[in-house]
Amino acid sequence: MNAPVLEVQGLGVRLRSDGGIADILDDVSISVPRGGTVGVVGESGCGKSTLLRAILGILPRGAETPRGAILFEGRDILSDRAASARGRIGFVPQDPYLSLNPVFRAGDQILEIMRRHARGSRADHKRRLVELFRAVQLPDPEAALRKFPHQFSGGQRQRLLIAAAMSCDPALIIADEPTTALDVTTQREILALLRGLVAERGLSLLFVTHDFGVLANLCAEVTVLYAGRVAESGPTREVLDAPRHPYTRMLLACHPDRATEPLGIPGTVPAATAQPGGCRFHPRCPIVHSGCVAEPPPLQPLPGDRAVACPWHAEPLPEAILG
Ligand SMILES: Nc1ncnc2c1ncn2[C@@H]1O[C@H](COP(=O)(O)OP(=O)(O)OP(=O)(O)O)[C@@H](O)[C@H]1O
Repeated sequence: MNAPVLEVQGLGVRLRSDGGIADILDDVSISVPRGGTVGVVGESGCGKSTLLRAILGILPRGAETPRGAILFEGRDILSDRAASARGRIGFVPQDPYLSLNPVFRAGDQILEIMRRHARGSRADHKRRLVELFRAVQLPDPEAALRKFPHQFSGGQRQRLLIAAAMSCDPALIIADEPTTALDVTTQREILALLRGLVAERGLSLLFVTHDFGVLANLCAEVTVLYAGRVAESGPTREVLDAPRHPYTRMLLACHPDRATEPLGIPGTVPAATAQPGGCRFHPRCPIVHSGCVAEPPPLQPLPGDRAVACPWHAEPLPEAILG
């Protein structure tokens, strides 16, 4: 197996908020192999964006110094404050409509990123940007340089942002649900583009999503987060075919492709200021046991590069879980 390009080791993130101390991430470990594609999945509020923010060094105000380590290309970027350490991480945000300043030409905004992160003159950067616009299949790449954000469609704006993420010659692309703001056809096109670029250029990808369909298409490995902890991880195909954690199983059963009726998991993700003791999923778990309330279950390795934080993982999960 390739050496990981990114290793998140025992990451803990807490921050002071109006509601008290928010315990957002606890002991989260994720590894992205060089050239590998890893998805992070979980309901809203499970800590996916906070994980990405910690990696990108943009945690909100009030955040305590995170616990654990984040190694990018072997350097601990949590303790290494040098901006250059994160220079080869490209970020594709969730909403292309909110991510470009409407009053500046889109090309100038990306050239400014390149001025800060890439070597070469402005003319070099322009040439490279036109190539990138071509690679992300923007029509008329030369003219695109001179346009303002409102002159692009939503899908084209997401292509611009993918070009921006590629402009720092990244080893790793981090994408935070980059297709949720787009219609279904455009979503497919953008995902196909991302998959093609990652494969052709040997990039690594860390991809946050709610959508198991997207996950199966794009990511070889998956980590399931629940209430700021890893519930389960492993090769995507195996996890989707035979989920071991009741949370993964229930989350999959809610997916529109699988659900026979509109289902949800009863209850809600706990607020980060009021995490339950023991297993954080225990108040919603159909196979809860007294032991689950007392102690947080450790993430136990399983054969086939899998791991699960549920003491019942060895048992076949009861069909009743499906509702
Ligand atoms: N600045 C903040 N102050 C207080 N609590 C916060 C802050 N940012 C996030 N949280 C809390 O941390 C938890 C995780 O939030 P986060 O946005 O990381 O989840 P998420 O899985 O990305 O959700 P979504 O899919 O909705 O984006 C939530 O309970 C959220 O309310």
